[in-house]
Amino acid sequence: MDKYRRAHARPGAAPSWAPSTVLVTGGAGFIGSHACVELLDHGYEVIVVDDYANSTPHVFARVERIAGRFVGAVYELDIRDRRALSAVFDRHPVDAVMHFAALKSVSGSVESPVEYYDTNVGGTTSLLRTMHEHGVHRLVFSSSCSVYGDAGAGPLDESTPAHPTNPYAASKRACEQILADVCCRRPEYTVLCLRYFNPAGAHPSGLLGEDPQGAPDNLMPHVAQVALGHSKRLQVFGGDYPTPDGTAVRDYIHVMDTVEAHRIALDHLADAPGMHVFNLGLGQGISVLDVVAAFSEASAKPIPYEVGPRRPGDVATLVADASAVSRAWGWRPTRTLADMCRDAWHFQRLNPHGYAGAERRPNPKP
Ligand SMILES: NC(=O)c1ccc[n+]([C@@H]2O[C@H](COP(=O)([O-])OP(=O)(O)OC[C@H]3O[C@@H](n4cnc5c(N)ncnc54)[C@H](O)[C@@H]3O)[C@@H](O)[C@H]2O)c1
Ligand SMILES: O=c1ccn([C@@H]2O[C@H](COP(=O)(O)OP(=O)(O)O[C@H]3O[C@H](CO)[C@@H](O)[C@H](O)[C@H]3O)[C@@H](O)[C@H]2O)c(=O)[nH]1
Repeated sequence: MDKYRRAHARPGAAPSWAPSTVLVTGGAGFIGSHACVELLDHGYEVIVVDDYANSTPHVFARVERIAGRFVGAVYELDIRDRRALSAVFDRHPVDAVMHFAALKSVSGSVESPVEYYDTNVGGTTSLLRTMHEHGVHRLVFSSSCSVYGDAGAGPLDESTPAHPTNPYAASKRACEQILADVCCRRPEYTVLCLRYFNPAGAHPSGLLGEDPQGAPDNLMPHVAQVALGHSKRLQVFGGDYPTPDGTAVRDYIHVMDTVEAHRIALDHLADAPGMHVFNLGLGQGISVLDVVAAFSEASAKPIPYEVGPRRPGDVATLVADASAVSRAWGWRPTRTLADMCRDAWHFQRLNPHGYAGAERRPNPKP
């Protein structure tokens, strides 16, 4: 173990296995880029693969500036390209994988279901085959609370039956099933499947945040665009849900808490083989209008909005019972909705046009 991980080792624990090199798929994206910072900050060697379907390579200059260290290597590739992916595993001694790469828009998946299954399920099977060929058996998988579907007002624990209501959620559920089947058949695998509720916010430095390609799909970056004056008003998708104010309720969790959980997950990849599923959320139901009010307060800007029809594939409420992860790892998220709005606004104000214009780093070909 190097000096970083020695400093963060659990007291009394002498793990027989500790990852040193972590492959981050989708590491240029919103959560993946924050995970890179978290990993670099804790001494890990980080290798990234991303095809920039929803991101740009500009992000890595920011990641490295915050961490004060370099990402080990960045490869521009589609994870479904097994030959290219295999070359990355040939070149680097990967100990564990954090698998973020996927398409994530609920409405996009309703419009293009095949694309979503192809990328999310096909990408995961390609990764698993490549990991298998290279003897890599430890994975942290980005799943989603959307697998629960319309399961009621919650809070939902991990035993809640999965009933996805859109192709995106179904593709995540399919990946979970594949991972469970692999773990069942092969005792050398450990998979930590993290079902995030709604990650939001940004790195507190203001250097790193959410910079999707095209118009943002998620609520908070959209609200930030309105606060900036780039959009006239927010379209609220549905005001007739069975919720206190009629707008949809989600459980927002700060992206820094989300990636902290991923880093801590690495310490638990040797605890027990098999697949282990954990919710990541604050356990607080927050409506679209609650987000509007909190962001307006954080930015001191009005957020005009109009209530329109529901968005296809959406559900009324998704709130976590996130106690299992606290019991298992002694960890819980600490940042509030106000923190998420403050940090997202800080990033948007400093980067009104995202990362565009930042220095481009060359991508080695695998
Ligand atoms: N953001 C959320 O609210 C949320 C909630 C639950 C789960 N998740 C999951 O977390 C993960 C990360 O989400 P995010 O918000 O950072 O999304 P994101 O779109 O910002 O990041 C995903 C990254 O994966 C890359 N990618 C997509 N397809 C690829 C492919 N075929 N090959 C290589 N790279 C590819 C994209 O370019 C992007 O950089 C996703 O798996 C998503 O489904 C996100
Ligand atoms: O302009 C907007 C954008 C969103 N919403 C609503 O805000 C809520 C949250 O939307 P969004 O931020 O898009 O989150 P989800 O639809 O919950 O989907 C995100 O969160 C899921 C987990 O809940 C992840 O799995 C998905 O990948 C991720 O896109 C939903 O009710 C939307 O209808 C609006 O009203 N107006």
